[in-house]
Amino acid sequence: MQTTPLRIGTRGSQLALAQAHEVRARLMAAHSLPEEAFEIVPIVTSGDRIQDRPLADIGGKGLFTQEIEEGLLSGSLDVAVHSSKDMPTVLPEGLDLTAFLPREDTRDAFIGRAAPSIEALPPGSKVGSSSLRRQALILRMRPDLSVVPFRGNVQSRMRKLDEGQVDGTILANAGLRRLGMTEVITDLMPSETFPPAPGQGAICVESRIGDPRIDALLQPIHHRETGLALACERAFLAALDGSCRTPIAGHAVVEGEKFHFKGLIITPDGRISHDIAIDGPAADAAVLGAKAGAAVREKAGTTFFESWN
Ligand SMILES: NCc1[nH]cc(CCC(=O)O)c1CC(=O)O
Repeated sequence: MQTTPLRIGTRGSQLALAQAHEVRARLMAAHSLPEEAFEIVPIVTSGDRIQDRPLADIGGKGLFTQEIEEGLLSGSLDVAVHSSKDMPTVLPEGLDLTAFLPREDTRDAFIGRAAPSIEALPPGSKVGSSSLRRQALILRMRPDLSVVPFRGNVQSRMRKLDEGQVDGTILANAGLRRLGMTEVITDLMPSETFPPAPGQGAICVESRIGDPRIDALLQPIHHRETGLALACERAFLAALDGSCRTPIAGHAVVEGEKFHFKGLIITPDGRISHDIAIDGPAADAAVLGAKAGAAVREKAGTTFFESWN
């Protein structure tokens, strides 16, 4: 057994720390190791420092992982824990998502003040969300609502709701569950009408490719079905977008040797959408995810992507 603790890199938010603690707990249980065998290392990323502009404008998802990935590559970290939803489809050379924990619920949750659900909001109400996918899906349901930018951690968002800055907001059920905050939820959005982002609800572990010691450590905590579902969803995303400027939903469910996937792209105003559903053998999840992405791209045509970018 190693003598120095295994260093687990993570962002410093409460949600990120909860995720890192969950990975540590699973590693401790899988290897009968004490807590001291692991060190959780919180890292402030560029994305955490820049709070006032939309993600897509400041350089996209990579800003939330850059400093952590530098730590993996330099050897100052052994593994990194992330929300899969936040991970770019292209990772730095030498790194990969090497383990996925069993997935949490993938649905979005509505937290309403003026009303308990999107449907019941008074005309013209304000919903806070900086997610293009959530904005588009909200406007598809209720074109009369206004969606306003809303960033920050869960606690600061709750304060803005209490202050009446917005009438409601949407957060991932998975994150609220991990924070023990599900009591704030006033409605759960059905996946059929409000499909989740690719990766939503899945915690992943990133590590150096070809590090047998780390691979052996992670192998027992890896959840096969979640890994295959994520391979499909990430391939779908990669085939459609790298910019974070296209609202994209995608959700794969793997059951034994079979899987099912539903994907959607939608204009930010919610008016035009193109969707796809596919079934297939679980082993083909990644290939079929890429195929689904190409098929949706074809259906939409280039004008779809040019209509607002
Ligand atoms: N971009 C922030 C982010 N990344 C992952 C989650 C939720 C947890 C998850 O999907 O696993 C959240 C917050 C949210 O969307 O409410």
